[in-house]
Amino acid sequence: MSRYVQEDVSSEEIERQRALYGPLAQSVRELADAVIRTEVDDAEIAAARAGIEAITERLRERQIAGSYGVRFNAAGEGRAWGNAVVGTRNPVAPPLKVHHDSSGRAWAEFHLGAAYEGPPGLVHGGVSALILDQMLGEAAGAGGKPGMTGTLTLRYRRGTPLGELRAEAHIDRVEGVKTYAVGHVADAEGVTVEAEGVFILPKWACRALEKQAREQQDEPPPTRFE
Ligand SMILES: CCCCCCCCCC(=O)SCCNC(=O)CCNC(=O)[C@H](O)C(C)(C)COP(=O)(O)OP(=O)(O)OC[C@H]1O[C@@H](n2cnc3c(N)ncnc32)[C@H](O)[C@@H]1OP(=O)(O)O
Repeated sequence: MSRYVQEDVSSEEIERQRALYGPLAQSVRELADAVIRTEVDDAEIAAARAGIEAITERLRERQIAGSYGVRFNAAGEGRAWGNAVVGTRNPVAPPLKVHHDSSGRAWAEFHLGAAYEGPPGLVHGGVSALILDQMLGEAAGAGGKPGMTGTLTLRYRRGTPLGELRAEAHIDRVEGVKTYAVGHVADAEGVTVEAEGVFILPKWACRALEKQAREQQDEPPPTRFE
């Protein structure tokens, strides 16, 4: 089953849901941080666990089948709310709020806390790769050519400290269905990780976009999600 879902929901309803689920996911992020760092006594841990399990059971009473997917409404607004980097409803996502411009630039300022640790006090290298994969993909999408990551190459120049960070990406060049993007993560002292990657509009998506463009005549399909 495709996880690209067309839904008949208004912008107002999307905002209502964002205001409801965004803070829920944020509370769970706080919970993850608290679980890593708590020093309360054993009985408190046992009581907290029972409380958390009860809440999980309540939320499981009614669930969608499978993952959230990417949902579009008739206005072409896309919601990737389960996405591991930007997902509004995903407590695993930091989440990044990515800014774009139409020239294919994307940037975000964000905070990574204890849940993203690799080496002591430093961001896990896989987490940096996760973030840069998304950022380079966002740049490709901002330039009008969204795609799947074909190859992503990273250079870890120095450790990335946990805390306040910035990521940037832009399109280097476009060759047909392939968009080459570059980017980096930086702390206050400068760049810590550099990335380059190629994002490929898959054959199946080319066909789907051509069909959609024919149906919508000159109106371009959505190329950006939040
Ligand atoms: C606005 C959106 C914002 C969202 C950003 C999201 C960012 C996150 C993105 C991801 O995490 S995506 C998930 C990780 N990636 C994957 O799971 C991709 C898995 N691989 C595939 O689905 C296909 O292999 C792929 C779409 C990459 C290519 O399949 P196709 O059948 O469409 O391509 P094809 O084999 O016809 O090759 C087209 C061109 O791409 C080249 N190519 C194919 N695979 C490649 C590869 N892996 N690396 C580099 N180049 C590759 C291939 O050589 C060829 O070049 P030429 O046209 O010059 O001959």
